[in-house]
Amino acid sequence: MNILEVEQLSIWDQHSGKALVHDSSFQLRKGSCLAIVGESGSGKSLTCRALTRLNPKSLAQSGKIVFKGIDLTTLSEAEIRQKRGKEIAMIMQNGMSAFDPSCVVGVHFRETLGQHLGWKRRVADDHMIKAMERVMLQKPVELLRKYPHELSGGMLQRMMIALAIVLEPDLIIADEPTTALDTISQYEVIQQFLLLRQTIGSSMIFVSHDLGVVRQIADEVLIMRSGEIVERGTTHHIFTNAQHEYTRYLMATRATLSDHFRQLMEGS
Ligand SMILES: Nc1ncnc2c1ncn2[C@@H]1O[C@H](COP(=O)(O)OP(=O)(O)OP(=O)(O)O)[C@@H](O)[C@H]1O
Repeated sequence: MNILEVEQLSIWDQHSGKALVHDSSFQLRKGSCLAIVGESGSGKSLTCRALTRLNPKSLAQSGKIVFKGIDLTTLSEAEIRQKRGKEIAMIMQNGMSAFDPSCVVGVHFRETLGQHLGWKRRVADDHMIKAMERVMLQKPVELLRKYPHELSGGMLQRMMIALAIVLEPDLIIADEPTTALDTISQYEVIQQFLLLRQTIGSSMIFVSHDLGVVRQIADEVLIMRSGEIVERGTTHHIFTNAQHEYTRYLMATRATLSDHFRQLMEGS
């Protein structure tokens, strides 16, 4: 059963008329992880943000985005806001961007959990503290009192994963969640994503440059180039029997970069 069906998604710049994503169709099976891979500028982030209508207003989109049987493009702004966070969680490239720099991180979590689950401060903190312990964050009570700039990128990403554990979204969209991290933190954060899938069984869209990461985490892969899907298939198929020359090129150029990561994962 598919939890998400994207049909003929196109995105363009309203000012210049330039097409940025063309006629993109794909599905996500419930409980599975779909990776979107492609070079910088291929349209991966625009595609992810279009799913919950988070692209800037200067960009227009067309096509259907059917999530749990409902076409999200027909929802009002208030209705789509309700879906974000609770049903569809986004974990972005830079953990810092998810937080308000003027508030301690605990405030962000309390607001989010209050809005989606109606929890008071005490209940929200209790749940967050347990989830933070699960993702191996030490001294969670102290961490809740920190400002985002006082925490490392890896810690912020783990906090977003902890929030997802509490919210139990049906779909997690992770857009290069480890790009800003060093290899060791990348490894730790990926371990937490694997835990997240095991714990709450969410479906996942995982955008990455890193084929080593994709191989570990994804069931299926979409390869994007210049706003188009050029190849798709199971992870095994893409890694063993890629047909498109661009996919083969990505494999060849990225394989060396991913080696260190793969050694870490395989050693675990
Ligand atoms: N707000 C915008 N207005 C106009 N063009 C944009 C806008 N945002 C992105 N683009 C263009 O759309 C194309 C796709 O961008 P996108 O961010 O989706 O790429 P990406 O594959 O996610 O790349 P990266 O891996 O670098 O994040 C790029 O050519 C980019 O310059």
